[in-house]
Amino acid sequence: AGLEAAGTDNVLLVTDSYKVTHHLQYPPNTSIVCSYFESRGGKFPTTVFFGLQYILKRWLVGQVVTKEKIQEAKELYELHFGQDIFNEEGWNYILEHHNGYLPLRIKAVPEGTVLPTKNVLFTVENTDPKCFWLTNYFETVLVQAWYPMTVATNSRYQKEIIAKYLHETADSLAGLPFKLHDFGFRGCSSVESAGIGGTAHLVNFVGTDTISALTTARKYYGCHIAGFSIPAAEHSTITTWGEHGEKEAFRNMLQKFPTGLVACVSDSYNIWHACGEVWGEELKEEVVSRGDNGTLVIRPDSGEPAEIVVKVLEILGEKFGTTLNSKGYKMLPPYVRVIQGDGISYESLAGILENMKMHGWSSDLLAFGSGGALLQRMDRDTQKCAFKCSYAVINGKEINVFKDPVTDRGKTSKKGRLTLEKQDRNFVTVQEGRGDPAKDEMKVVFENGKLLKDFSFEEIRRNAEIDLVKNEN
Ligand SMILES: O=C1OCCC/C1=C\Nc1ccccc1
Repeated sequence: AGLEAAGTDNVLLVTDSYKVTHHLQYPPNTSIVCSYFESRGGKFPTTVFFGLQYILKRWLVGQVVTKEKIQEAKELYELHFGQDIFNEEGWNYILEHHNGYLPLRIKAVPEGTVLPTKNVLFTVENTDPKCFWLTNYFETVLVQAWYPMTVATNSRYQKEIIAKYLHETADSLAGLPFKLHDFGFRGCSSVESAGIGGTAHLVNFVGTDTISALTTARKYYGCHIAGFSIPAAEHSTITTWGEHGEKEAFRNMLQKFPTGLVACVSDSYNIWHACGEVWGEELKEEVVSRGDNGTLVIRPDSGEPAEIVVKVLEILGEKFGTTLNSKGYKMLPPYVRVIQGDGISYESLAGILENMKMHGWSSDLLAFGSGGALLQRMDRDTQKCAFKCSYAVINGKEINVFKDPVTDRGKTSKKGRLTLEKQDRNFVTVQEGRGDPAKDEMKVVFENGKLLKDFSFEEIRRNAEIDLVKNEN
């Protein structure tokens, strides 16, 4: 244990093989290469920009070029290409003239900003004319921002759906931050990915079981505690009591966690029996006696979610009684709630909440857990994230660089020096150097190895807040 996640800490190795040969492919006397990152569109029309700071701190900030790393890269690439094409001179130049700090400037829209797709999100340029080849060397690791961005975006769209139903059927939206709980750790491709994606979800919510998100948010976003959870059962802690021991298993949960919230997965054998006869009759007194200072959260975990949730609520309403809230929707007593952690995704959420509403139930009664759909069921194409060169200086002459494939106009790239500006509160990307740098919403976050802006998690959460008024209708 203790080995680095990617099998390396050598940033010279954190790139695509073909990029190791690109310093030989630019025109002679190229002095500047400037590239940008954008979401070209995709599933959601707006995107939450999040996660660049992690990549900068993890890989690019500080004296990341050393003699040893150059030597290691030289040896590996000799083996990998079977020929000497490694840019040893270029890397030694960085070591000797920049003391191992990367001569790059990165400007980015503030973390947490929500803006329409097809806008420039960050730009990268070399600050030393000898290092023109460096700009795109780090495309590979910088484009991995697609993942935290897409998780934060998908999670935020779910927050808007839940907010809408709370506004329609609940007394308040106070519970919103806890309404979508991260169940996704095990479904992620790695502990590191879970930390990154889990943190991205916590931009919008505070409920999580992905502990690597807590440590990632603390280490990379200075957030002392970014998320919360509660005592909860899993099937093994119920089924080890035997099929006829479920009541004892449930009673044990109430006794071991006498106050606060406690969640019990209740579908091991028969969810209807568990809710009606066990929670609703045999253990009813122990549930009711928790009163205001203890809430049992019943967790179904199978069946068609929209139907299961309403049927569970009907049984619980029958056993524990209901009241009507200020919006005229049914509520259960404060000591019993439901969490649905199976089959939850952006696509399934509204159907569940709509079915509850149609049957007169307040959305306040239900929380959701989401795993694979929250942290893993997405790729770089979900939001069409791309990194392209838009500007270069060659022989001292400025060139607006672009691609415009006749075979896919959707892949046309932006030209020239770019700024992100606001016109009547709308974001606009100004191209070909026609923008006003003084109006650029993108700020320098990285320059010559130094992090110039360290976003706090509360600042990011504030930037990404949903518009509650808009979710009223
Ligand atoms: O089922 C699960 O699978 C994956 C990991 C978490 C998890 C459940 N946790 C939980 C937390 C708070 C309230 C209820 C459940």
